[in-house]
Amino acid sequence: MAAVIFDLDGTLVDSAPDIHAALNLTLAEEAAPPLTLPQVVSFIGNGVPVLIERVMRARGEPADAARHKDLHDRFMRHYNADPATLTTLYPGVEACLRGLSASGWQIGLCTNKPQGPSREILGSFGLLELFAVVIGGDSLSVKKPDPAPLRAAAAAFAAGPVLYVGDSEVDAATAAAAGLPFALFTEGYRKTPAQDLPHQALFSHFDALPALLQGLARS
Ligand SMILES: O=C(O)COP(=O)(O)O
Ligand SMILES: [Mg+2]
Repeated sequence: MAAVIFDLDGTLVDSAPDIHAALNLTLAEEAAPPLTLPQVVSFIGNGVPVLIERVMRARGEPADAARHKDLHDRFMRHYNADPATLTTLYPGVEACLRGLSASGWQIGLCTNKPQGPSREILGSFGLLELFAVVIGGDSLSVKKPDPAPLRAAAAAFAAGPVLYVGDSEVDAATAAAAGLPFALFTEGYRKTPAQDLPHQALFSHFDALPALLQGLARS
C-alpha cells in the first residue's frame, strides 16, 4: 500500500490571503501600517513563530520575546477565528486527492501550520476525512525542515513506499533529511529556482501528480 504525504500552505492551498488578513488585523490593533501580500507570502514556510519573527524584522523591530509573544498570540486569535474564508485550493487538488484515495493511496498531511487551523481548512473543503494522519507545526517540539514531523507522518502508514509533496525550500530539505522521494509543486511559495532544490519530480498542476507518484512509487 503506497502512501503520499502533503505539505499544506503553498502546496494544497493558497492560504496566504487569510494569513495576510490576520496579520494586518493584528497590526491595525496598534495603528501600524499593513503588510503587502507578497511580503507575507515571503514570510510563510517555517511556521508561525518564524512568521512573526519575519514580521518584526520587516518592521525594523529588535528581537524581543515579550513583543514576539504578544504579536504571535494576537495573530493566532485572528487566524484561528477565520483561517479559511480567503483560502483556495490550487487547481485540480480536490480531484487529485479523491482520485488517489479511490485508487488505494493512503494520504497524510505534514505542515508547519498548527493542527487546528490546518484541520479547519481541510474540513472547510470537505477533504479532512481523506487524511489518515495530520502532523502540524504544534504536533512535535520541532518543525520542518527537521525530518521528525515527516517521519512521524510516515510512521502512520504500514509497509510500502511513502512519498512527499511540497512547494518550498523547507519541504525539499525535509524530504532529503527524511530520505523520502519528493515531488516539488512549482506554483507555491518557493523563492529558490526549482533546479536548485533537491527533488525527484516537478509538477505545476495537480492533474499531473498521480502519474508522477506512480512512477516514484515504482522507482
Ligand atoms: O505555516 C507555515 O509557515 C507553512 O506551512 P506549510 O508547512 O504547510 O508550508
Ligand atoms: Mg508549504
